[in-house]
Amino acid sequence: MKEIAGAVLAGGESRRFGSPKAFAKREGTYFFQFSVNALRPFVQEIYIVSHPSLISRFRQVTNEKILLDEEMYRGQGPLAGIYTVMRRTDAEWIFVLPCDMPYIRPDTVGKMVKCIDESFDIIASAHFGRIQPLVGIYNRRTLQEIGQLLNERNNRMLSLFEHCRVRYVNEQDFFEEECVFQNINYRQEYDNYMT
Ligand SMILES: Nc1nc2c(ncn2[C@@H]2O[C@H](COP(=O)(O)OP(=O)(O)OP(=O)(O)O)[C@@H](O)[C@H]2O)c(=O)[nH]1
Ligand SMILES: [Mg+2]
Repeated sequence: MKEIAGAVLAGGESRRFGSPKAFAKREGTYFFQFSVNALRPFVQEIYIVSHPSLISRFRQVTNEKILLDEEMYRGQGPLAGIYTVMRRTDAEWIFVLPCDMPYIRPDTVGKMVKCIDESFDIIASAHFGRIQPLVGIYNRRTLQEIGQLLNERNNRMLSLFEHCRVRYVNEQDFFEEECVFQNINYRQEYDNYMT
């Protein structure tokens, strides 16, 4: 198996949530930590990619490597985070997770990793009919295309998918409970799922 790096995307503004989602908690554990823990057994290195206002907060609570989105693309969303990690690592594959999926678990990451196929550029979850670009494994050969989209100010993950060979994995590849892919955008969702 080629080398895999883990990327936890935490550079969003949490506007809908109202406070930084990475630091919301489920059963006493920060949301971002669930993503870190899920990646840990399967990757050789982990990067949290965030923005300047959260750096000191991360440093207080974790020893993981923390990156800032490359300045030129700051504010351009998840693609900017993936780009930043790809520029930093020379791992062949980057396993991307968001920082707001508090039911994600190592088992899910392990099953996704088993689906890595060199004849594809991206392996992405499409469980339950929902494409989840942020639960995906990106080959570093997508770097150039990502850079081009960001230069064009096209920040859509799905634009990248249109230009790449994507292997979508779903419940036929492996079963997963639906809640595993639940991300939290609104305080109301937090209240529904967490309490
Ligand atoms: N590194 C990086 N991560 C991002 C960026 N924008 C969003 N993300 C992350 O991508 C994931 C999904 O994004 P959203 O669900 O939209 O989260 P968000 O942007 O913080 O929240 P909203 O402001 O409500 O859209 C979250 O883990 C975000 O932290 C970005 O510009 N850079
Ligand atoms: Mg957003």
